[in-house]
Amino acid sequence: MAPTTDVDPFSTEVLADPLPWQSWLREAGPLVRLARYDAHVMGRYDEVRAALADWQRFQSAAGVGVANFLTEEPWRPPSLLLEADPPHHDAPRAVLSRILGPRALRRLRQAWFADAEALVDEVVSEGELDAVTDLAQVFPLRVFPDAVGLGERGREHLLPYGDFAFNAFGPHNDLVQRGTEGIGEHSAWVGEQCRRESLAPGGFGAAIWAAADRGELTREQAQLVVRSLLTAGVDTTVHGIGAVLHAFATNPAQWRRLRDDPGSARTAFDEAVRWESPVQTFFRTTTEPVEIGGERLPAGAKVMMSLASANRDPRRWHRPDEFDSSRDPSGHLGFGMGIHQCVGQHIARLESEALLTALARRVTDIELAGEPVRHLNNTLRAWESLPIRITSR
Ligand code: HEM
Ligand SMILES: O=C(O)c1ccc(C2CC2)cc1
Repeated sequence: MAPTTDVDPFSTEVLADPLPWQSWLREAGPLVRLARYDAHVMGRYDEVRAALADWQRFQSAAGVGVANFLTEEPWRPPSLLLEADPPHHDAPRAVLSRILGPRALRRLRQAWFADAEALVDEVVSEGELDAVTDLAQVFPLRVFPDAVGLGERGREHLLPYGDFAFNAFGPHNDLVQRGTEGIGEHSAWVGEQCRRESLAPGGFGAAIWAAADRGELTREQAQLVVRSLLTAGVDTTVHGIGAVLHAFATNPAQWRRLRDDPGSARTAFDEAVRWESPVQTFFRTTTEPVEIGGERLPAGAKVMMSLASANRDPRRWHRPDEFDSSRDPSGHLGFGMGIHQCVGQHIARLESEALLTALARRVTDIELAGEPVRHLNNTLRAWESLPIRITSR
């Protein structure tokens, strides 16, 4: 029988500092029953990785949050990627994989590196700044909406829309309740941006609609695939960049290592995604009876996958609680694993590489200049504020 816990993984206490809970979870066993939710949870690397790779027995179509779409109405029409399984998942995934693939990255690289240089030139003379509001939020919101092909107006809806979406994977707690007032307006703006007429030629959005013109997607699918980009593509990179900047500000020797070897920026970002896991958890639902760690789960069982706990499992990682930019972080679960593994991960890596490279060229030292403040979310691990002091060349 799997151990049972009365801990609420979505409580303020756990969201503010999830590490003790994750450590307990890993030691309690391969599978633990969550008494507060009709669900189980996995926190060890091998079991989480195996379940993520096993889409046939651990489906996403019933929703990847607490809510079971087979019995509850989702807050918005389900995603055609995140909340779908093959065969329905296939075409939207194939379209987005190609659009966000190597050709797009080559096209964007030079412009994004130049944009990052310009932003760093703007802020670096400040000496003291907030790495979240002056860098981690500014750079993705400067480059990603342009790459999608959005107009200039209303971009302030993007972060709160994504924040609500990530909260909505959790229970209807205060975090969801507080977002409910504004989500109607944010959703209306996002929905408008998904229309063909709203999207500039040459962007990711127009490319999705061109796929519909070729018959690879229906018009309804095209709108929802654009919505996927706007939901998944902003808050994640903001908090991923916040994580890597916090990691370097609290590990000065590793900043010096990056300065000496700017080419290590990409690996450092992946190590920060492993260490912090900006996306902490996702659920799956069993499609048949499944046995895990001697416990038999029936079909239709909700199982939480703690990516964050798996990313710090000492069974898989040497000194897992250390941010070590010299380690090989490959195999981390911060971008997921299997058929749903993040289709935008290379976009995220390019955004981070551009900003870190520009900073490494100009900033000799980076350190905390005040107490960082957490931004709580049911799914995201994030900073609200990250005061830093930088010394520039
Ligand atoms: C640091 C940044 C990011 C992190 C940590 C992250 C994390 C993840 C994770 C963990 C998944 C798997 C979800 C699951 O298995 O249920 C995922 C899927 C996805 N991500 Fe990312 N992501 C990031 C950036 C992006 C960006 C920039 C985009 C868009 C350009 C994006 C678009 C998507 C989409 C559409 C999916 C669903 C893929 C599918 O179900 O086939 N993500 N992401
Ligand atoms: O397709 C979507 O709407 C979508 C929403 C959120 C994500 C999280 C995992 C980054 C991914 C996809």
